[in-house]
Order: sequence, then C-alpha cells, then structure tokens
Amino acid sequence: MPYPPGPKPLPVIGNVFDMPRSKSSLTFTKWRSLYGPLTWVVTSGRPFLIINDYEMVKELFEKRGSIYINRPRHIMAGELIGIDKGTPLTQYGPVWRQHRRFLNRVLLASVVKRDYGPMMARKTIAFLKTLLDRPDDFLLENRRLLGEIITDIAYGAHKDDEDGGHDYIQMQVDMGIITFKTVQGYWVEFFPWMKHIPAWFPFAQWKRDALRWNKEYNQTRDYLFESVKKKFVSGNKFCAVLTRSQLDYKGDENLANDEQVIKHAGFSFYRGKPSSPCYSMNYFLLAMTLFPEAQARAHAEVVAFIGQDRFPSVEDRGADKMPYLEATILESLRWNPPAGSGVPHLPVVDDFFQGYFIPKGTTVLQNAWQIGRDTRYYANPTSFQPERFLKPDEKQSRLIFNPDVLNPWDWAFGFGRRICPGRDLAMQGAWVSAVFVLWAFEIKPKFGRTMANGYKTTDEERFDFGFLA
Ligand code: HEM
Repeated sequence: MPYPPGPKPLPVIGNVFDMPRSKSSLTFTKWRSLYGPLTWVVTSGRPFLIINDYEMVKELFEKRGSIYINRPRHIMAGELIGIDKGTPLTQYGPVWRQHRRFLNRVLLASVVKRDYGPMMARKTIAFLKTLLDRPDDFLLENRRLLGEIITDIAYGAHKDDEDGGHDYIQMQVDMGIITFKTVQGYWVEFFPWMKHIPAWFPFAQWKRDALRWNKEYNQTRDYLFESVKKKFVSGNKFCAVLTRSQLDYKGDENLANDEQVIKHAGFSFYRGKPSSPCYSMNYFLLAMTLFPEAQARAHAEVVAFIGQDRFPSVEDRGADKMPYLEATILESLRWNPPAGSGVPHLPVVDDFFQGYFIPKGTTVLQNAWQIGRDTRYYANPTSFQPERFLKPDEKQSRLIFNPDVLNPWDWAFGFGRRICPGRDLAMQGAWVSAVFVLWAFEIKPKFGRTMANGYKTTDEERFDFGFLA
C-alpha cells in the first residue's frame, strides 16, 4: 500500500528543505491545496503525516486513539536535557498513565472552579489595578498574572525567602527559554549519532549548552518540589496541586514512584503552562481591539448581567448566563488557536487509512489552524464573529449555543487520550480575564490607531504561528 502524497523528497535528506522552520500551519494549509487532506513528508528517514481535515483527525486520534497515543522522542529536549520526563513528551506506557491520573484528578472542572477560581478572580482584580496605573506594561503584567496563577496552583507560592530568595516566576521564564531553545531544530534530531560527540569537541557549543541546561532544569524542578514537601511536612496546608495529591495519598508502598510522578507532572504543569493561556488572552484582547462591535456587544452583556455595584465572580460563568461572552472566548480560540500546528501523536503499531500505509512511529500532526479556517465549518473565517456559535432559542427569547456549528472546544485542545488535561483550567482562566477586563475597561487601539493605520492587515501577517501561537 502507498504512502499518502506529498512533496518530492531529495535523496538521503528527503524533505528537510520542504519542512517549514516557522509559521508551519501556513505551509501545512498550502499542502492541503496541493496534495489533499493528507500530506506525507520524510526528513532524514523520519516520516511525518500532516492532517488537514477535522473528521480525519477525529478518526485517527479519537476513534483509533489507542493506536495514535505516543509522542516523538526528542534528542536535544528529551534525552540530553530531560524535558521528556514531563507529561507532554512522556512515552506511552504506565508512567504516562500515572501522570494523566494525577493531572486529571487535580484539574477536574469542579476542582478548577472550586479551588482555583476564587484565587484567579482575586489576582485578576489586582491585575486590573496595575493596568489602570500602567497600561503600557500590559503584556508583561498579563504574563506575570498567568505565571502567578499557575505557580500558586502548582507550588502554593510564587516566591520564597530561602537562601536570599527565589522568584518562581523568573525561574519559570528561564525554564521556558530553555524549552524554547531546545526545540529550535538542532542537527542532532536529524543525525542522532551526534549526541555522542563530547562536549569538549570544537564546534560542539550545542552539547555544552545541553549539559548546562540539563543541570539548571533538574535543579529548578527538584528545588520547587522539595520546597513544597518541606512546607507540607511542617503542616502548612496551603492550596497547591502537589500538596493536594500528597494529602490524597493513601499508603506508602509506591511512595517513591508516586513522588516521581507528582514531581515531573507537577513541573510540566508549572513549566510550560502560562504560555498558552497567555497567548490566548493576548489574542483575545487583539480581537477586541480590531473588532470593536464584538467588544461592545460582549461588554453590554457583561454589564447588563453583573451591574456596576459588584465585581464579577466565577459563579457568573455559564452559557445560560452570558452566552455572547462564552462565544467570544471560543471565537478567539478559533481565530488563532494557541497550538495551531498541532501536537504530534505517533502510532504504536502500523496502520492503514483511506488506502494509505502509516507505519508505526510516524509523527502525525493535525493542523488546528486549518480546522479553524475551514469554510465547511466556519463561513467567512477571517472575520471575528462570536455570533456564529449562537442562535435564538425556540421562543426567540434568548441566545443559546448552536449545536450545528463545530465548537473549538472539540479541537483546539487536541484529541483522544492525549487531549489537554488543562483545558478546563485554561477556559476558566480565559473567562475570568475576559469578564473582568470587559467589565472594567474599554479596549482601544493605542493613540487612535485604526485597522487601516497601525495594524498588520491579514491574520497571516499578524500571527506568529509558533509551536504555541
Ligand atoms: C489556551 C490554553 C491551552 C491550549 C490551547 C492547550 C492545548 C493543548 C494541546 C493541543 C495539547 C495536545 C493534545 C494532543 O496531543 O492531542 C495539550 C497537551 C497538554 N496540555 Fe494543554 N493547552 C492549554 C493550556 C493548558 C494548561 C493551563 C495546562 C495545565 C494546567 C495544560 C497541560 C497540558 C499537558 C500536561 C499536556 C500533555 C498531555 C499528554 O501528553 O498526555 N495545558 N494542550
């Protein structure tokens, strides 16, 4: 059986030069028009399958979810730095299942609302005050707000006074920088024998960097975990994901193993997770600036429901209460999905699909950006229209969600058993930020800029399409 169609490979190196180094979603979308919904590319013997079709992704990642369940091995990020001990890169198997059990328990929608919602609201109120005083620092403060929320959830604090003091947010930024640098496409990913090159070897700066980053990464992870343990042992029962699982812990046979799972899953939660909600909030605000009619409608709904005499609260959330606000958040997720070029799933056995052969270990990527732009699901996809998700109820008295329109909740957080475990937390966070900002402020272009003057004109130009938007 043949492989799916794709660009013609060169001898030995295959499609190395066809594989995009940036804005991958756009190249993947172009491939759809050239080769159809499935595109096959091979770089140095490593096969990739790009899927540009929602139904096909659903079929493979959900219906055949027990097959498409693995992640790729990364030599730089994984084997050399150790990032593959975190949940997203953990290979399929019993350790990954333990990670998921732990994360699913502490990230359940009801737990998110009850335990983290009020803290998110408190911090967002402080954020509004900062915005009022220093609106120009908005991007930085937004990053800090989300960093604090995630860090407080994971470790119950965002700084300490040990040995002259630690700023957990700064440590998180440093970890983010390491992660970012390690996925930049080192040659060692294409030529794995290079990992044996010794660090003293001339031109092996990348190997020396790897050793240094490995040390920093392990030290930070162990420090944060041990600091929570210390507080827990001394009876400090603050709200922290790690503490919670220690509290839930019964018996001690597997303590050592449980500790490893909590340490690594908790660290992957802390390490990467402000970035996606942060980007989605930034793009939400960009949408509010570029589409003032949508903002005015969402603002009017928020003010009518909450009034001016009290702050919003997590109890106000619900499509039955403020449907347009919910739709605005979902439209923002569709307009620029944070994981636009998808997160790879690898089949654990050979598979056959639509007359094509997909060997075990193929890196399969779903182009989420294309799904959000697919005119079969979304008419006029470049335009920001929250109302596309809504329709009047039978009595024509209020707006309800239209079940016939594909909800970005069903694809922007991935698929199948690898689906994002933090999606309820992400949506809760997005809602809290959106409701508070819309309730308190009007978002406008700086110094009277307009769409025609001061903003890039197409989404292709204005979005950066990184691994995470
Ligand atoms: C707007 C915010 C977010 C978006 C769009 C997003 C999206 C995604 C996507 C697309 C995946 C890959 C799913 C797949 O392989 O099919 C993923 C995985 C993951 N996400 Fe998120 N995410 C967000 C926020 C969060 C948050 C807040 C957390 C943690 C609290 C989180 C934790 C994870 C973890 C641990 C994985 C790996 C799961 C695994 O490999 O089993 N995410 N996310």
